[in-house]
Amino acid sequence: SGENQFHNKINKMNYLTQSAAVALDQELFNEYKFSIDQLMELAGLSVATAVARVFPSSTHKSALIICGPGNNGGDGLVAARHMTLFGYNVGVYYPKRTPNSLYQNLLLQCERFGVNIVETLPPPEELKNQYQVLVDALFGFSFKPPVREALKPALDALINAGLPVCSVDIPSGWDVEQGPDSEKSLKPDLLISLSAPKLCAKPEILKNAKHYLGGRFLPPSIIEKYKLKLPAYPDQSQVVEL
Ligand SMILES: NC(=O)C1=CN([C@@H]2O[C@H](COP(=O)(O)OP(=O)(O)OC[C@H]3O[C@@H](n4cnc5c(N)ncnc54)[C@H](O)[C@@H]3O)[C@@H](O)[C@H]2O)[C@@H](O)CC1
Ligand SMILES: [K+]
Repeated sequence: SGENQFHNKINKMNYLTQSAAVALDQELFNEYKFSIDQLMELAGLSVATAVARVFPSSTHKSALIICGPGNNGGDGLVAARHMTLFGYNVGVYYPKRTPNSLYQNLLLQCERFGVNIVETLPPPEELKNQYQVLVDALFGFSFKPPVREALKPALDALINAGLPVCSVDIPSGWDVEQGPDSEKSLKPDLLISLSAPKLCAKPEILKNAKHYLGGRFLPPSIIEKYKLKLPAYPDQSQVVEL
């Protein structure tokens, strides 16, 4: 039955610690000679794909993507561009910009694709009038709680807007291994784990959120080395629902 298939999938999965996620990432760059642009493009494409599966543009036309200073934010900038191609009206809020050409180029591409770069975050009630879905690309697997003051308003907007939230790789503000630390923590509606799920994505922590795996770029030898047990992607799909 469907129920059994669900449990088989979950039982087959395993989860990365924060240090294993960092080590795996470094190995892709140092040993396999991937460039960050390559992996970020595939990560961002899979984020856009999963969002469109769960919150299609036909019902969730306007999306705001909240981007942080690291690579998680970069995934958000890539997803923003793909989401315009998938038919969304896209806004990006990117309060803490990293001054290097990778991020500058991604932002310029967003502008050229018609993404609205939002300079000031509207209050929660206005957010709810302007958008139908939020994408949380604030912090990924390098986050260490607690959230520093400067990015608190961005996290609070995700928590308080009353809109569906799609988190990229890690629900922002969560400890990568332990998950949320209070009742007031972010509760995403969808998590897109990239390359492999981290410990905070275990079903008993994630609870009712939908969970997709994306970032279909791991070489088989890495899957073996890190003893990853991942579900098979269907056909040529960029994402698989867990
Ligand atoms: N190997 C993979 O699977 C890949 C991962 N990618 C993405 O890269 C992410 C990891 O990126 P990074 O290592 O750049 O780091 P993150 O994007 O997780 O965050 C690091 C940034 O957040 C800031 N930060 C950390 N703790 C903070 C706190 N308490 N308060 C305020 N700011 C804080 C840091 O100063 C840094 O600027 C992944 O989660 C994923 O989204 C993809 O882009 C490409 C491939
Ligand atoms: K995130």
